[in-house]
Amino acid sequence: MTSTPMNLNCFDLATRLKRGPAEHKGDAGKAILIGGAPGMAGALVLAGNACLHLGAGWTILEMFDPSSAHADANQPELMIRLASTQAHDALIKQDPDVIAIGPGLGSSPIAIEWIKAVLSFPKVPLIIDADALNCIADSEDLLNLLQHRNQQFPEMTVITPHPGEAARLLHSSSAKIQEDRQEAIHALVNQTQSIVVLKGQHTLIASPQHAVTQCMEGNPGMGTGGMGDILTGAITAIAAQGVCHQLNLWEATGIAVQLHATAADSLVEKGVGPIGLTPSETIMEMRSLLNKLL
Ligand SMILES: NC(=O)C1=CN([C@@H]2O[C@H](COP(=O)(O)OP(=O)(O)OC[C@H]3O[C@@H](n4cnc5c(N)ncnc54)[C@H](OP(=O)(O)O)[C@@H]3O)[C@@H](O)[C@H]2O)[C@@H](O)CC1
Ligand SMILES: Nc1ncnc2c1ncn2[C@@H]1O[C@H](COP(=O)(O)OP(=O)(O)O)[C@@H](O)[C@H]1O
Repeated sequence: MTSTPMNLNCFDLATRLKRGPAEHKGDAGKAILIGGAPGMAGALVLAGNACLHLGAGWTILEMFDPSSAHADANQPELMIRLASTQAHDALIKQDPDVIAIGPGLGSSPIAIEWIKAVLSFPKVPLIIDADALNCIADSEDLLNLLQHRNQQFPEMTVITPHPGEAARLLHSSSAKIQEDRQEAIHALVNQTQSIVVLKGQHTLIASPQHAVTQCMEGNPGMGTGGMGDILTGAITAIAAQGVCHQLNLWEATGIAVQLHATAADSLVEKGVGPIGLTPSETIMEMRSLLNKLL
C-alpha cells in the first residue's frame, strides 16, 4: 500500500529570489527554450512569456517554425531565433544557464538533434516537456542519454509529463496512470532517474533523492491548451534565477508548480475562470503572486 504523500509547501523558499540592489540580468540567468514547430509556435511563445514574466535575465527562444522566428511586436523582450540546424554548436555559443525543450517541438529529425544536444550538454538545469518526452518515449537511444545525464549530473534534469506523456514513456495508458499516480511517478523516477512532475489534479513531484510531494492547489479551469507550457516556462525562469540565488532545480520546480496552481486558484476566486481561464492570464497572476512572496 502506498502512503499519503507530503503536501507541497515551498513558498518560503521563494524569498531567496529577492534581488540585491546591485543585481543585473546576468544574476537572473540566461534561459534557452526550444520548440515551436509549425502549427505549435504558440506553445513556445507561451513558455517564453512565462519565463520572461517570472524573471529570467534573458529569454531566448529557439523556434522551429520559420514563419514565427522573428521579433514579436507584442513581446519584443523575447529573443526569438530560427532554431539552428547545428544544435550542439548553437548551445556552446549561447552558453545558457538553463535549458528547456519540448513545447510544440514536434518529432522532426532536427527536433531529435536538439534533444540529443541538450541531453549531452553538461551540468546546466534542464527541463524536458511535451513532445521532447514523446520522442524520448520512442527512442531507446534518447532514453539512454537521459539516464546517462542523470548519472553524471544528478538532480539537474526535470521531466514534466501529463498523464498522456507519462503513459507513452511507460508504455501504458493514461487511464492506468491515473489509477495509481504514485506508482506511476515511482516508475518514471526509476526509468529516467530524473526529477519528475506528474501533472494533473494534485500534481506529484518526486526524484531519486526526494520522496513524493503533492500539490494541493489547482483546479479544472487549468484544462486549457498551453497551461503546461507556461509551467515549463515558470520552472525555467525560477531555475535560471536559482543559479545565483541558491535554489536548486528540485526547489525551483516545487516553487513553480505551487505558484502555477495557486495563481490559477486565485484567478478563479476573482471570477476569471474556471471557464475560459487562459494561460496568458495565469502568467500575469504568477508574476503578481511571486512578487508578493519575496
Ligand atoms: N498553443 C499551442 O501551440 C499549443 C501547443 N501544444 C503542443 O502540442 C503538442 C501536443 O501536446 P498535447 O498535450 O496537446 O497532446 P498529447 O501529447 O497528445 O496529449 C493529450 C492527451 O494526454 C492525455 N492527458 C493530458 N492531460 C491529462 C490529464 N490531466 N489527465 C488525464 N489525461 C491527460 C489525454 O489522453 P487520453 O486520456 O485521452 O488518452 C489527452 O488526450 C505539445 O508539443 C504541446 O506543447 C499544446 O501545449 C497546446 C497549446
Ligand atoms: N483538474 C485539474 N486540476 C488541477 N490542475 C490541473 C487540472 N487539469 C489540468 N491541470 C494542470 O494544468 C496543466 C496542463 O498541462 P498540459 O496538459 O501539459 O497542457 P499543455 O500541453 O496544453 O500545455 C498541468 O500543470 C496540470 O497539472
